[in-house]
Amino acid sequence: MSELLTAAQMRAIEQAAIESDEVTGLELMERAGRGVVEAIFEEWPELAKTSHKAVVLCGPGNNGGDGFVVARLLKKWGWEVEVFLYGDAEKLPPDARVSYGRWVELGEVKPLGDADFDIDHDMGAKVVIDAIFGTGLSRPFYTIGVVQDTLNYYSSSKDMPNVVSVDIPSGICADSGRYIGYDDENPFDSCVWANLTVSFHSEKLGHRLSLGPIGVQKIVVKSIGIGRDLKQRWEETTPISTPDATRGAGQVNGIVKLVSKPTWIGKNYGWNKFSHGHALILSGTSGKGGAARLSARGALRIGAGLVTVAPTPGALQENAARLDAVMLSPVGDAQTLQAVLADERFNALCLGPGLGVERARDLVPVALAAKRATVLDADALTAFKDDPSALFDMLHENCVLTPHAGEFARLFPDIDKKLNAPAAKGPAYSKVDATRDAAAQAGCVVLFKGPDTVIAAPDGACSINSAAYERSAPWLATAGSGDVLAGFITGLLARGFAPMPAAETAAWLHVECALEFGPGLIAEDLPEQLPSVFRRLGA
Ligand SMILES: NC(=O)C1=CN([C@@H]2O[C@H](COP(=O)(O)OP(=O)(O)OC[C@H]3O[C@@H](n4cnc5c(N)ncnc54)[C@H](OP(=O)(O)O)[C@@H]3O)[C@@H](O)[C@H]2O)[C@@H](O)CC1
Ligand SMILES: Nc1ncnc2c1ncn2[C@@H]1O[C@H](COP(=O)(O)OP(=O)(O)O)[C@@H](O)[C@H]1O
Ligand SMILES: [K+]
Repeated sequence: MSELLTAAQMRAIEQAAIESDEVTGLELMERAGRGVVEAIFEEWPELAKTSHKAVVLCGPGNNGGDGFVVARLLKKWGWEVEVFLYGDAEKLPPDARVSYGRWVELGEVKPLGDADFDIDHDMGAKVVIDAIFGTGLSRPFYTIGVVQDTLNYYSSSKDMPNVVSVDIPSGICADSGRYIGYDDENPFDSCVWANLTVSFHSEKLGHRLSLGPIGVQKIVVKSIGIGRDLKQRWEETTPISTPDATRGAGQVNGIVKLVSKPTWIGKNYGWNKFSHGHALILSGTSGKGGAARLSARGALRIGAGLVTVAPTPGALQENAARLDAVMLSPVGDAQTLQAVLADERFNALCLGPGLGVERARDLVPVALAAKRATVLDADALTAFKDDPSALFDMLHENCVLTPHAGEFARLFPDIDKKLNAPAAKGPAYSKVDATRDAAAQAGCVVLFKGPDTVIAAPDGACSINSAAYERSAPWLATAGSGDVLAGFITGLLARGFAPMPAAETAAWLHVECALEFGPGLIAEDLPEQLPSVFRRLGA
């Protein structure tokens, strides 16, 4: 798993490096600028062969400072470089001011405003560098909307200059991926859309969350020589409760991880099916069983030793006609469920898919009282929309809630309101903040679905399963795919995974299955991809 940083965490790491006298801020700026030029030539090798023209747009902070370094390096490479500055050179922070001065020895700096930028022509440039705002974006910028619109026209048009954003496209909040100032009535005030974004040391949360990936398009991270040992020293010396350095939580250093290939899959030869757990998937009435059957298939394929579906007695026939390897046990009411759960071998439960809201209200309390590892999804979440705290009171640490955005809003209305309020200033409240707050409120793991699925535990541990860039799988947004995910998590819980790794691993495999199949996928296809995904992983 790689780590994703907030702007404050990145600043703290940079500060620790500077204070250790290992490197100066100016040297880091030089390395950042060099990294951008390297990334440009790696992305478009033909540009390194002969000289071209670049336009560099610099802003009032250190992101602008990086821009001046890029301008100087490209000029030295023989390029024609036109540089603009948004703001006052006299007010640049010290390192950016020095970089500005070094550029001024080579060329002029024009003021950057809407009037100075001509939307109708491309200035003959091959590349336009967006170094207007980086991690320090603190408020909306409305005054250069035409500049931003021009860049978006370039990046989305063939035969126009490529737009390269330094660190993060200007306008995106590095902590939340939200567009600062964006609101539905003024969609113009969004962000720069890049063709390539070059960041430093580590990805930031905003590269993965919310609308961030739409602006970023492609992310390359360049080292600026800040070693892991330094980061460790920073972690040791940064009080974990410092809100500035660890926004959103006071735990696990507030660091968010990007979910990647699981180290487990494991071959437990010599074990029998009972040692791989027995998952019980509660189902609904006749005609509503498809969702739970999808969950059951997912749980079985991911490796639960046995899976039983528990529909209403009236739906037994229908399910019997559709299930083979999955077993059946009718559950008509709460009392029957209690009796079924007397069998301790049912070690993981899944309630929600196709369950029916009324039935969920009856069965969820019994299921939670049994203290088994439990996934609550869909109707099992919606059932408590009028009194979420009644649900929170029953939840225990072996639970996983898997809401999509609508279900999240029903269970956590106050958090949802914060998350959906227009992002008026940076850093904005993020999906990571929201999921951590929800996990703390619920007292169990919450997996908040989407292309940027965020998984958080009550202790603040948090990770993002990102279906962006090379893992983009928009065809996963298909009816029933969430039911399969609930089944995957339940299957891993049955196998003995703790809730957090079960949710992380299942979410990662879910996207792998979607990528394995490709467009045209329907939910039924997802569990069927697991064998080849496992084979590829060497499991
Ligand atoms: N950290 C590191 O390790 C390294 C960082 N590096 C680079 O530094 C970048 C971060 O630099 P940064 O902190 O100076 O922030 P940046 O985004 O340039 O702008 C802040 C300025 O903009 C202003 N401002 C904000 N919003 C505004 C608005 N809407 N309209 C107008 N003004 C607005 C804001 O004003 P203020 O909010 O203070 O009033 C402030 O003056 C980072 O992204 C990376 O590129 C690298 O060099 C290598 C190592
Ligand atoms: N654009 C997308 N890219 C990748 N995954 C997505 C995208 N949109 C939705 N998903 C995933 O698809 C699943 C949809 O689940 P859900 O909304 O519960 O649907 P359903 O109730 O139909 O099963 C979730 O795992 C979610 O993370
Ligand atoms: K930028």
